[in-house]
Amino acid sequence: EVHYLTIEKVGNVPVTKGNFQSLPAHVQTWLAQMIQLCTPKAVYISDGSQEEATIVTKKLVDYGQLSPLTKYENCHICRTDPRDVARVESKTFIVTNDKHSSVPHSREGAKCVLGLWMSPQDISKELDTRFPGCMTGRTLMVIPFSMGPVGSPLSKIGVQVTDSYYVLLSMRVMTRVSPDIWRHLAHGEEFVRCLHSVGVPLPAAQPIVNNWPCNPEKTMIVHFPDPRKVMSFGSGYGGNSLLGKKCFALRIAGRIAKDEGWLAEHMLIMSITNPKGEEKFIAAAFPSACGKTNLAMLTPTIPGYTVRCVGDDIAWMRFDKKTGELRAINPEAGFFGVAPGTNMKTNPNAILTCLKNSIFTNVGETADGGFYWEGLEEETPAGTEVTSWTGEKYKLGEDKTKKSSHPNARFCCPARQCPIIHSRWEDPAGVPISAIIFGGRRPEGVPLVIEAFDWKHGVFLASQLKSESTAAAEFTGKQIMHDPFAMRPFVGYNFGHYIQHWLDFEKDPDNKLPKIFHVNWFRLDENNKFLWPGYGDNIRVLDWIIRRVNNEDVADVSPVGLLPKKGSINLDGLNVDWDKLISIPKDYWASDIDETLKWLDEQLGDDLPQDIRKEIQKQKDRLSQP
Ligand SMILES: O=C(O)CSc1cccnc1C(=O)O
Ligand SMILES: [Mn+2]
Repeated sequence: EVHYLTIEKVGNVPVTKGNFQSLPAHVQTWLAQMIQLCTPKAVYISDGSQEEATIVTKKLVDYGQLSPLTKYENCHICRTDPRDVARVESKTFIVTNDKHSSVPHSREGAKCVLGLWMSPQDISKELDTRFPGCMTGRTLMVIPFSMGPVGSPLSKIGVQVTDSYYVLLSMRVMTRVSPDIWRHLAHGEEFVRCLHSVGVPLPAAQPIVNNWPCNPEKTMIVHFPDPRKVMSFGSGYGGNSLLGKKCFALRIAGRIAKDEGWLAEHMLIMSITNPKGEEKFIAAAFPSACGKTNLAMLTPTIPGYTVRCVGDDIAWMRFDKKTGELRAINPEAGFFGVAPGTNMKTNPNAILTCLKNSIFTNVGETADGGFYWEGLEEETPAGTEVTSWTGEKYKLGEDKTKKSSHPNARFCCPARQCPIIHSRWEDPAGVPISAIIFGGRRPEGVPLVIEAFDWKHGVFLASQLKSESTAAAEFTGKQIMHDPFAMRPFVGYNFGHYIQHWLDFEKDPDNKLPKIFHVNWFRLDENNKFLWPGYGDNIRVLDWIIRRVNNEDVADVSPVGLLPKKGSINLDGLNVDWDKLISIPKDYWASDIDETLKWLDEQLGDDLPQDIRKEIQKQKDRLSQP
């Protein structure tokens, strides 16, 4: 008697793993549409297991897209096609019927940088030249994932379809992938539909560089907030392809949060316990590559303080209906951090998190099977042979112009491995936020820390956030760029409506509104030297912030907000010029507030909330006082 293995099929496409028929009916319907559209050679339903990851990793090592970093346990390195190395804002679109649901009424002639809208009609024409048949010769993988602990009332579920094994492995680190997800969809519950393809049907029309299939000329990342859908084509990298991160957890979730009355923010979540044993949680928003991961995993330089990490990039926050507290979860399960600059001084906890089960992309590799990037000079013997992200071999110290890693090179590591991960980092109820911090790289004129006078003023401080540009964005060179709420590239709907959404939380008297602060670790003196040591010494500012949360009398009024009283921040052991660090050059601020109003008015037009215009006027009036 011969037992034929019954291969399940969807249409005429074999299902090589998992049981398609057992999936929730509405998921089957959507998947059948995706299979018909993308015409893969097979369907593979991921279960997120370690066994699966081991098999898929071996497949990628055999193919040559990953190679093991033999110095560590289960770590791998990947080099992309040099054309596919970062988020592509200029190809990232929001699609709604009404344009101004997605983008604000920018002033005539102003180039809107708060999102790109395309009409459903126009986007369909573009997508119709991309997705049909895009997975020919490839396997369509189905990834069921939860943003947030599976089953938490604060979590949301997505299903990602992709033809990239790299994405499957990375999503398993960055999100919770589990067959349990299907149970939570058993009654037709909503899920975010994420379709991703590297855009290289086989046989490939172009040579594939570094075994990294991609289609840069036709890359498009498209969001449909109303049906909670994302379609990403042509890029295999980071924010373009791990759709649970920026696309879902910020842009789509931001729209859901607007509809449901909560917040999806580009923020770290951490806790600080002071020498008295009092623990407070804070959330902090800094633009990309401005040090969120370093702050979230900070090693205090003064005794008696303990820092714990909940998350380093995204926070979902809602005011608890019973207690009025602002509760936050980190919807992610891993860290996808900027590698260059991370070392045992700037962020030892990040390094220690990466020593197993991690994927490194576009970093250098040492001859003895380790990772290397700029910033690890002290941890790596001079003369060590390194292979750069472009495949160039050289000896460290030989030639200062050689770069081992791309500036946006990333580590991708499980959050649970972080030595200081908080014991409540997966608490389904989230953690209570006492303070919200906004910050950026401001080399001139901006004091170390400012406390907002009140909620409206705090929302204004967030709206006027600016920062010297960095590697994560497409911009090059050192310019002071506006990045309101550190969300400029990530808001999924009209930014004016987003600011109003923040302002509206004040209307509910039960909401215990956290204090809002603005920090600047990056002020320079006249010799272009940093005035503040930063890194572990930032604990001194966090301590002041917490004492202000406890309403200690350690702040003075200034025209731009409340500033620390001289001597109220612990400077023991430091040699800082306090007056320079905290000064407010009136003429700098007078021109800064004018520039802020000009930019906000040009970008948002009549969508700029009146309360923000009023805050700007109040700041101008305060600055004009003698
Ligand atoms: O360039 C990419 O695709 C990565 S962008 C990124 C990744 C992790 C956390 N934050 C960011 C960001 O750009 O904010
Ligand atoms: Mn980020």
